[in-house]
Amino acid sequence: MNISIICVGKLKEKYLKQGIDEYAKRLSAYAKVEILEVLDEKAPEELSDNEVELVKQKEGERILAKIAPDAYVIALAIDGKMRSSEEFAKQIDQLATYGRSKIAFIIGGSLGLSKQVMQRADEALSFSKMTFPHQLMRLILLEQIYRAFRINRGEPYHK
Ligand SMILES: C[S@@+](CC[C@H](N)C(=O)[O-])C[C@H]1O[C@@H](n2cnc3c(N)ncnc32)[C@H](O)[C@@H]1O
Repeated sequence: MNISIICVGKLKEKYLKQGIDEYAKRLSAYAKVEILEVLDEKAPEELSDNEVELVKQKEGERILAKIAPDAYVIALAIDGKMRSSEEFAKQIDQLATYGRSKIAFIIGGSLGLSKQVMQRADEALSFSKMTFPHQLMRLILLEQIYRAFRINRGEPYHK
């Protein structure tokens, strides 16, 4: 299985980088994983609604350019569908069974994802109603993908 995680901006925090590298290494036993970073759009703190849309659109174009045409796209979004870890594991297993071996997960920048990216997505996945920083989201997502493979293989994992 080929898994791409497409995210906005360069990872800055060392402690997150260490965690992400660790889970990427663990996951490499189960799947080919690549983390693709796209440039974030520099923007001031105060933005009008139009300016917010413009930032999301520009970042969105860069994200769309990274998605393989045959990838099953899962966009991470607060208002997306919530799943248990077991349901998520089953979904990954089913995608593989039906020949969808390329999955692209998309994590938005600090302002979120553009309409165009959401339209390309096959589904929107929520990790809760809370807002997580996008860089931390990478680590949480990698851990859940790793957990999913462990569940699917019937291997022990911390409950
Ligand atoms: C700081 S959040 C963006 C917040 C923005 N106001 C929004 O509503 O999308 C950055 C990115 O992290 C991801 N994210 C943050 N919290 C999430 C959650 N609870 N579930 C799923 N994705 C989340 C999403 O991809 C989001 O675009």
